[in-house]
Amino acid sequence: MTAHRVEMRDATREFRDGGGIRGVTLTVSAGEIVALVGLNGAGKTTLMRVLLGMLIPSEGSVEFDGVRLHRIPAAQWAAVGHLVDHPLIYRELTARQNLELSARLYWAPATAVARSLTEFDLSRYAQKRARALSMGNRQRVGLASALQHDPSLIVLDEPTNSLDPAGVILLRDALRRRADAGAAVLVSSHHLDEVARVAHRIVVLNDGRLVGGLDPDAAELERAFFEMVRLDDERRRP
Ligand SMILES: Nc1ncnc2c1ncn2[C@@H]1O[C@H](COP(=O)(O)OP(=O)(O)OP(=O)(O)O)[C@@H](O)[C@H]1O
Repeated sequence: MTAHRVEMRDATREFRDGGGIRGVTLTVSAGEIVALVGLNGAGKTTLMRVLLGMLIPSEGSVEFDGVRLHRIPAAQWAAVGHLVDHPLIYRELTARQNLELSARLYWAPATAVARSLTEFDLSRYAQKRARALSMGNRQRVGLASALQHDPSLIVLDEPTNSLDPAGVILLRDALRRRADAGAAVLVSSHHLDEVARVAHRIVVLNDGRLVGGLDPDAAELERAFFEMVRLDDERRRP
């Protein structure tokens, strides 16, 4: 796996109503799992969409291995795996057909589909149409699609949404394996305890700005998070 790093500098993308992100600087390096946490509306999804080029920053820049995002050759996108918003799934196709399609899109080897069905414990649903799957199993298919080509940059927005505890563990192992092999991973979550089990670093986003980091091994993580957010809110209050 070729090691990649993604770097966001002073990125700003505000919306008319005042939401968005402001002046965010963040680097995710090869081999590390960074968790992005923040309250509802803090800007996590917006940050990820800017990082992936789905939204153009109004200020600042995003670089992939030192190259500005819009200059990256199409082939390099095959090294990216992402799931932001909803899993990209065709409801009329079976789980296996969905995986075969995304394997072709991302130039994954022919063996990838069988491997990812096993990795996300989906083999028994392989022939089932996506529309007939439970939400959690659809999420598993979405995650398998995003990861089966072994991307070296992984961006997942609240990936444990609708997963059962077994799915959470499968995902955690899948991310660890890939980071150990050199992937750079950015994952957002509301569940601090859960991300603390997998992340090397936790960064806190509040009202569109990065306001600090948390040590995943620290005790009382939730308390530290709320304190950081409270202090930031207080600091900005007129
Ligand atoms: N397309 C858009 N147009 C206008 N405002 C938007 C748009 N997308 C997001 N926002 C606003 O930007 C802010 C950040 O939203 P975002 O979805 O990035 O937050 P989030 O941290 O992912 O929240 P959640 O945890 O609820 O998913 C919110 O105030 C939201 O209403």
